[in-house]
Amino acid sequence: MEITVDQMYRIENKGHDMGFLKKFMMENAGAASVRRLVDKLGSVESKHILIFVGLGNNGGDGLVMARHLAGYGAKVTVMLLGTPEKIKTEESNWNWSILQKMPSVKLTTGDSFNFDFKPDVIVDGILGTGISGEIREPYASAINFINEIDCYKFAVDVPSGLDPQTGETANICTKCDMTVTFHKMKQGIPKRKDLTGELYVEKIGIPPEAEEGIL
Ligand SMILES: NC(=O)C1=CN([C@@H]2O[C@H](COP(=O)(O)OP(=O)(O)OC[C@H]3O[C@@H](n4cnc5c(N)ncnc54)[C@H](O)[C@@H]3O)[C@@H](O)[C@H]2O)[C@@H](O)CC1
Ligand SMILES: [K+]
Repeated sequence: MEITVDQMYRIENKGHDMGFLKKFMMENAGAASVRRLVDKLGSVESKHILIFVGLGNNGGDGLVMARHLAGYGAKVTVMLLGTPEKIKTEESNWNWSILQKMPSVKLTTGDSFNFDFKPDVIVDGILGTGISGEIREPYASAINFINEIDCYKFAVDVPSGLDPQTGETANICTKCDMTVTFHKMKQGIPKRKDLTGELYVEKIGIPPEAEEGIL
């Protein structure tokens, strides 16, 4: 069953109000994404993984992935597209603060993409269901950077720039090898397999009762 983006937000909020907090949804989303990635690649040990994160909760999922991937022995670099004070939600902030205590994960911020390594994998945690309008900077430059580099690309929830409701793209959009979306498929995503690559839906622990009155 495919759902709308609006239904997803309402289910998320109802689950949160039931006490299954958004930080737990985020944890499960990031953990499920890493399991898919590790299943695909076999091992990520010693692989250079570059994770682009936006300031919303799509970025928060990317921050969770960073912690899990470090646990699998990957060399993880997080590129936060903005400054830490601008991270928008409590759950993303919480995950950022954990990473600040983890020297095994390199944290970078800003809009200059000069890395001293060639990534084996890029994780796109820039924009998810919160996208609106044409892509603004520094997200646009990050999306262009991702599209120009030759490596395995993983999209968190939806390739950034793709509207998960309509399947239409903004001025630019990442082209990925794998996309993992959460809870249930959003209507626009499967229309664009050319951008998502392999596409999966993962449950993230939201009680089915949170759908009552919404689906
Ligand atoms: N809905 C759910 O149940 C869950 C959602 N999660 C994640 O949360 C994401 C949604 O998080 P948010 O609602 O914070 O939204 P996003 O993280 O998609 O991004 C919203 C932010 O991006 C900025 N933005 C929007 N359009 C832009 C544009 N065109 N150019 C530049 N900046 C733009 C906005 O200022 C806003 O702060 C999902 O995609 C998913 O990855 C997960 O944490 C798990 C649970
Ligand atoms: K994304």
